[in-house]
Formats: sequence, C-alpha cells, structure tokens
Amino acid sequence: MSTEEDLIDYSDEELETTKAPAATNGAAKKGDLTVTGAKGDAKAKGSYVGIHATGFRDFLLKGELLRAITDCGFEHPSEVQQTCIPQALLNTDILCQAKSGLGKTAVFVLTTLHALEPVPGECSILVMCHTRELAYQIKNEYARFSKYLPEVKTAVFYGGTPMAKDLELLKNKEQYPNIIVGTPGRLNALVRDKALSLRNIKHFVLDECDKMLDQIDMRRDVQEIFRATPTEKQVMMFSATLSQEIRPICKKFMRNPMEVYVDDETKLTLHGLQQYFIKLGEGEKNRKLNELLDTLEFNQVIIFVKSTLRATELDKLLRDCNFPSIAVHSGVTQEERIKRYKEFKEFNKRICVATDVFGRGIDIERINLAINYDLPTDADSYLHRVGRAGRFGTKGLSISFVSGEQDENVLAEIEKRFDAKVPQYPEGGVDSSTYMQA
Ligand SMILES: Nc1ncnc2c1ncn2[C@@H]1O[C@H](COP(=O)(O)OP(=O)(O)OP(=O)(O)O)[C@@H](O)[C@H]1O
Repeated sequence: MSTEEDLIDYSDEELETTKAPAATNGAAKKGDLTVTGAKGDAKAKGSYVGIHATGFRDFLLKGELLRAITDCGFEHPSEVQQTCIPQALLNTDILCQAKSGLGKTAVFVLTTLHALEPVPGECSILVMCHTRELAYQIKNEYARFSKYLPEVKTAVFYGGTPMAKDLELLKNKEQYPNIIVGTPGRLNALVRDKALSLRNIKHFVLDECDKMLDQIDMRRDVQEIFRATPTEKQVMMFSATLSQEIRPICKKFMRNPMEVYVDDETKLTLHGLQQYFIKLGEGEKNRKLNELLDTLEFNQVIIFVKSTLRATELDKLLRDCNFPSIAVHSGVTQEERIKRYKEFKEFNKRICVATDVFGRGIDIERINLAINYDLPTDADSYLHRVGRAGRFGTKGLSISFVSGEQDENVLAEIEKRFDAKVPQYPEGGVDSSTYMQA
C-alpha cells in the first residue's frame, strides 16, 4: 500500500464513508450554493431548503449568543450561515465550501458554542487550522461570541512557542479549556505526550480543510489527532476551495455529511472586488509598487511575496521610503508574528508585506487593497489571497504583478478557472470611489 493510501485508509469501524451524490441528483440549489446529503437525506433536505431565516433569532440560539451576535453588529445571517447553521445545530457532519469572507467561521463558532455544556476539566470542541495566526484569530472569535458565557474556557495551542506553557495550562484543572483551537503539529505533540486528552471531544472542526489535508505532513498529524477522539462526534470542515480530488478525502473523516459546494466556479469570485494585472519586468516591481502606494487611496493593503527573504527585503525598502509597513512571515519569531498580526489588525500599521502565511483565512476588516507583488503559482492561492480584500461583501481592489511566462500561464489559469476577465490595470488608475466604502 502506498504511503498516500495508508494515510487516508481508516478502518470501516472507525469511519463510515458516503458517496457524494451527484450535484444534479438530489441536490438542492440555494443561491450560489449547491447542497446535498445530510442525515435523513430527502427529509432533511426539505427542512433546510424550506428555512428562510431572516435573522439570527430564527436559529433559536442561546440567549447569551444572541446578545453577543448583536454586540458584534451582525444583522442578518449570510447565505452560508443560513444554509449551514440549522444543520450544524442538528449535529450533522458538514463539508462546506463558500466564498471567501462570507462568514464560514461563525457557522462553527456559533453552533459549537450553542451545543457546549462546559464540564470543568473537559475539552469537547477541537478546531484545527493550518496557520498559527489563523488559530489565534479563531480563538478570538470564540472569545467574542462567548463573552456572555463566562464559564466557557478557550485555549489556543500552536508551534513556535514554549510547550512548557501549554503543559502548565493543561495541568491546571481550573483553567482547563472546554474549547481548543490550534495547529496540528503542536496539538499532536500534546496528545502524544498525554498532556492533552481528546476522549471527550464532541465537535471536530477543520478550517481551511483542503490545505490541511493536501499537505501530507499536516494530514498525518490531523489523522493521528482524529484517532485520539471518540467515534461519536460531529465533524465539520470548511474552505473557499474544495477541489473534486480533496472532497472524498475530507469525507473519509465524516459520516453522511451535508455537502455544500459552490459548483459553478465563476461564482467563487467576489462581486465587490475589482481585479487587475500589471505586466512588468522583475526589475520594475519596486518602482511600480512605490508609485501605486503613493497614488492609490486605501485603508489597509496586504502585499504578497513568494519568500520570507523577499518579504524582509521589501518591507525594509518600504520603510526606508517612509511607508508604514510591517512584515509577517515564518522567518520571524512566533511571538513577534502575533505581535505584528495584532498591530496590523488594530490598524496601527497600514501596509503588510506577507508570504502565504496570511494568504488564507486572515480577516482584517480594513484591508481593501491586495497586491500580488509575486503572483502565486496556482489559481486557488490567488483566490484566497485576493479574498483578503473585500471581506463580507465590501468593496476592494486587487492588483497582480505579472512578470514572465510562468505568471502569464497562471493568470490564464485564473481567468479560465473562474471564468472571469482580469483586465490590465488602466493607465489612468482606478477611481477610488469604486473600491472604497462610501
Ligand atoms: N452575518 C454577519 N453579519 C456581519 N458580518 C459578518 C457576518 N458573518 C460574518 N461576518 C464578518 O465577516 C468577516 C468574514 O468572515 P469569516 O472570516 O468567517 O469569512 P470566511 O468565510 O471564513 O472567509 P475565508 O474563506 O477568507 O476564511 C468577519 O469579519 C466576520 O466577523
């Protein structure tokens, strides 16, 4: 058996897999989303298709959660929330694809908090994602929504920090988390060391699941962690991108899941986001970037580069030119990375140069400009990156530098995949009112 097969081959007792119903066969359309499966199949389908929730109240969530939702300024559930929250509350497994920035996080945060009956010293919710900053961000989302549930304890565990701190926290029964968010490497180390017991887990969530299961190392950790959890539990997975190849792998972890896909890939592009490219030579990038930052209006900008070295150098160059820039990549210490993430999130810095560590999931409300200084090597990464601008239906602008044949091929792939035209950036620039919120 190949290593690949070995990694995804669970015994039947452990996992009951289901075949994906064809999108046209028994699938229900809900706006941009195609929904199939779920417990009780046809009946369940009818029930969620028939739900026309207009407010969070219709989900009959705990009063404490509704108060927090109001405090967060959420008025209406987004399409993905309307589709998934009722089923998630029924404890159904969920495999969900929905566009960037439309509120997938709140689906699992709200529904797991609703189900949680915290027992001191027991962890029943486990959420994993692929980067440390995203884990930190999700932990803060739990904090935001559980503010009126003071007995709920949440912790975040990820690598690059002293493990002794995690061990100390886990030894303390008073502080023991009911909810754990983390990255798979550190979590697996804690489980292997028997510092963390997952035998009370009732909800198992993977955010950016395609990324997590695509990389063999990470998938191995996820699987080991999964094996340490009880068979009876709810499994939920989310991403803006779920290729046909990754879907069956995700479903190996699930039992009769409700599947929600954006099957028409053209619908993955964000309506409020204007996308352009600029063709130029490698040596012209710095001058062009300077010019754009000088002339364009923006609230916050994220600039993606392909390596830590390039991030460090570009950040230095921008700061030498007096731009309020910050760099986030794996070449800085973890403590410093989180500090910089906070500085950017809290609007103390307006320009962030980042590698793909910030390419997915990171939610910074004021980013309305995303620049690909280096174009990514695939269309999925592009989609996630530009999705950092124009969150939750707001307006945004993305500009991608295209330098050389490889970039041209990637751009062609992006246009084909999403059936979208990414035009050349206009000579005279773009009217700021078209990408800035009024
Ligand atoms: N119903 C809502 N009303 C208003 N704002 C919302 C609502 N749901 C989510 N948001 C906000 O929208 C933003 C994007 O949400 P979130 O980060 O969950 O998106 P996502 O679908 O996970 O995106 P990505 O695929 O990029 O990770 C967040 O700032 C969140 O607080």
